[in-house]
Amino acid sequence: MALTRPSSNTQASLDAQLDLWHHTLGYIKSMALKSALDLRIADAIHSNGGTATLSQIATNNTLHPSKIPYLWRLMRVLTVTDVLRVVEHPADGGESSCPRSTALASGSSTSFKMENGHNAWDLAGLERNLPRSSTTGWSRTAASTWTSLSRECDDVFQSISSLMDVADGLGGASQAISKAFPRVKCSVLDLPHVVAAAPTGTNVEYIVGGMFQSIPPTSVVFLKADTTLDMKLFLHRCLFWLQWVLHD
Ligand SMILES: C[S@@+](CC[C@H](N)C(=O)[O-])C[C@H]1O[C@@H](n2cnc3c(N)ncnc32)[C@H](O)[C@@H]1O
Repeated sequence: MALTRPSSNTQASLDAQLDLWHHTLGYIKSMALKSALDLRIADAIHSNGGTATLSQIATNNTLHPSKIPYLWRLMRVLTVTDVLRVVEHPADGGESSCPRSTALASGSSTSFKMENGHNAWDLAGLERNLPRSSTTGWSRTAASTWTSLSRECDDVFQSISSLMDVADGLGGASQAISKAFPRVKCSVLDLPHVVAAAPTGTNVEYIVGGMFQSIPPTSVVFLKADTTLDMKLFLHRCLFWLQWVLHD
């Protein structure tokens, strides 16, 4: 696979996209700092001699055991933003992008679910006005980025025949890829209320489904920016399906 350097127009568009993401998600660092203070993470590290593993930090806290994967997410934000430094790689994952300390201390749910009674995607299916605004927001981001990127990653898309874009909302990425590579059969798998609002009359097929239940046959499964979903659970399911396919 050969990747070329993006042209200056593409680079400017990608830089602008990156800038937008930084503005949109800028609040996460302050939320993470507040959680670190509430959970006395610095004290836990200090009392362990200046470095601490995830489980050492968890035992120093009132953390419910089911929330250790979320603590990993929090620690990742703190290290990516240079608040803390990684000495060893932790080996765990989780679902929420930046859970708050109240949710970490309880055994029941993420902070979003604690406040709203549902996770963000289930709520989007129940609230009439939410689905359109949330799905079109994601979709616009994806379309502009993917129009640029698909042009640059020619080799990657030339070599595949079908692509299942899992949990991509209105499928901005698939729309761009399908236009640039009409030979690739692009499909989007998402929840019923999202597929109901999907564009019609394009070459992209929209399929109603749950990514944790099953993925229709495809040569490539395409996932991006799905940080709010439980990727660990999804990858476990994929391994299970793979074993099942190989066994048959
Ligand atoms: C973070 S957004 C979209 C991210 C998108 N991949 C992107 O890059 O812009 C998450 C999407 O996952 C969908 N989703 C949530 N749970 C799902 C599930 N169990 N199966 C399939 N799609 C799901 C939501 O409806 C939403 O469209």
